[in-house]
This record gives sequence, C-alpha cells and structure tokens, in this order.
Amino acid sequence: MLFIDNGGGNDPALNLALEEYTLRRLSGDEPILLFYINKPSIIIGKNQNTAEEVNSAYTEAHSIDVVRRLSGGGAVYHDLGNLNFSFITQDDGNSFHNFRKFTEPVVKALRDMGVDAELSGRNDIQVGERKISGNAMFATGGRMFCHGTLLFDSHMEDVSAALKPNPLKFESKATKSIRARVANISEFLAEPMTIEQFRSRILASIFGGASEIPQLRLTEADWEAVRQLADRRYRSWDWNYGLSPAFNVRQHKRLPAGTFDIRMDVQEGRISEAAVYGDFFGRGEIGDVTEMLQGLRYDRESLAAAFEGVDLTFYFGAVTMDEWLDLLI
Ligand SMILES: Nc1ncnc2c1ncn2[C@@H]1O[C@H](COP(=O)(O)OC(=O)CCCC[C@@H]2CCSS2)[C@@H](O)[C@H]1O
Repeated sequence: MLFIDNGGGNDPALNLALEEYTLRRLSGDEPILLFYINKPSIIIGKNQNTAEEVNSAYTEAHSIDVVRRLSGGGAVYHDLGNLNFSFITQDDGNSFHNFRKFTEPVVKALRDMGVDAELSGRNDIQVGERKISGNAMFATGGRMFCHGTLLFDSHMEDVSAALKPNPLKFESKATKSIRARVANISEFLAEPMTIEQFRSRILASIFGGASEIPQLRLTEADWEAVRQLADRRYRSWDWNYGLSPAFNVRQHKRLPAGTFDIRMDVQEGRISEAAVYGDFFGRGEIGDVTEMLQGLRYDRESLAAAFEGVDLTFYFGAVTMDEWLDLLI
C-alpha cells in the first residue's frame, strides 16, 4: 500500500479532484491510501438533487461549500473535525459493495484506540446506535475507490442544520440521504487528542506500525492536472447543481401577506415550468413573475440575484426577499 499526502489542503473541490485523478491516472498494482480534511462543506452523492439535500439559506449564511462527488449514496457534512479516508485500488470485480473489506482496517484502528466501532447496516461505521462514519464507492475502468468519513470532532449543530431536514416540497427520483444519529469519535476516547494525532494513529495502524510509510508523490504536472480537474468539474455549477435529476417543487405556505401556492418543474438544474397562485394582494401581473422564473438556475444564489431589485410588494403585498426565497427553495 502507498500513501498520498494531499499537502494538507482543505478545499473540497481540490481534494475530490485529487481522489479522481489518483483513481484514473495514478494506476499501479498497489492499493493507494489518501486522507483529506475539508473545510465546511456538504458533499452530495452522484445521483442526488442538490436542492433537496442542502439547507441553502444556512449554507449561504455560513459560507458552506456544496460539492457533488463521484460515488453514490447520501449527503454528508464535512468540516475541519472530519477526517476522510479513501482506498483506491484495482477493481477485481468482487469487491464492489464489499464495504467490510475496505472499512476493516479503519474499524480495527478505532478499536485499538478503545473505540467500540463496528460496521453495521449497509455502509456505516457505528458506536452503538450512533454513526461515526459514512462510506461509499465508485468504480471505473477496472479501478475503484472506497471512501469514508470519520467524524472526529465536527460541529454537530452544523451537521444537522446544513442538511435539509424535511424536503417534503420536492418530488424526484433522486437518491435520498438516510438520516442517522451521529456522534464524534473524540467522545469515546479515554485520552484527548487532536485530529492530527488521530490521523497519525489511523495511518500508523493501517500501515501496521511500519517505521516508514511508503509514499506516492505527485509531480508538479500532476498537481496542475488536479487543479484543472477541480475547476472543470468540482467547481462547476453544471456538475454541482445541473446534474441533479429532474424534479418538481410543490410549495403551499401561509404568510402574513397571504397564502402562496408555487409549482415548478426543474430540469438540469433550471426552472422549466413555473406557476404561482395565491390570495396575496399586489397590483402587478403575476404572469410577469412566472415569466421571470422561467429558465433560472434553481439555486438560492441565482434566484436571489435574479430578483434583486424586483419590487416584490408590487406583486405580492408585504413579502420580504427572504420570505420569497424561502418559498422558492
Ligand atoms: N461527516 C459525516 N459522517 C458520517 N455521517 C454523517 C456525516 N455528515 C452527516 N452524516 C449523517 O449521515 C446521513 C447520510 O447518510 P447516507 O448513508 O445517506 O450517506 C452517506 O453516509 C454517504 C457517505 C459518503 C462518504 C464520502 C467520503 C469522502 S467524500 S463523502 C446524514 O443525513 C447525517 O445523518
């Protein structure tokens, strides 16, 4: 096994690009281990609807990035208290979905630290009933990776607040996240340690206490390609939002200004049909508003930009911009 040092960067787009680049370009016979820690971000599954998973009012207010990954499964929250591991190997055709095989060394490392961890359910590592790690896989061209999170000392309020609690207003065939009771690993440690110490302990355990950890070093050309991949894919709106499976939004809400009924169809991340009904009191022609909605990118930032400077009172009576955005997304 070889270890790749990601250079300590916390940019989720760059770390996911490094993982993909390693999978596709740094092939060899030996399995590769990669660790990364991301700044506050939500990492959504390949087949998810971004709008359905992310509490965008919260992520915008707290500068939390939203990035889609290659592997399937649900949405997870990352911050500097969450360590991610990724085993990148040949795909022998039998290993896919074999989470036990890949999580075993991590579970063992945790148990050696006195944490009563076990792989349970489909893809979680738990202590008792509480989840400390979520895992997922991706395979392409005879290679695969199995990656997972380790909640070490993450900000638990953000873990729940940044993810959408009850996406009732959405209808889609997108993969839904499986909400879990979560816990930080630091809670279960007899001796306090930092996430760096924790990372070193896991690394040493996976490499069987070897005095020197064999490393795979990237060249400057490799890093340049990684940066390009990060820009092209993991920082692109088309990937992070546009790839969401088609969905419908049905919103019915009573506000001080009146009752609103909103319906929208969204395809490739853009509003393809919109209808707004209600008993609000405005003078403007509501058809103008539905016209404005047509074709807009369905993310909070784009919607806010599109309605900046629009006199909402003219159409709806006393409705604030935040209320309007909360109705839409
Ligand atoms: N960081 C983290 N770790 C573990 N569990 C989490 C985390 N954040 C949120 N959650 C909980 O898991 C569910 C979603 O569970 P669900 O099973 O739907 O999804 C996953 O587990 C996906 C794991 C992907 C791992 C990748 C590894 C490197 S990049 S991301 C969510 O609603 C929360 O309740």
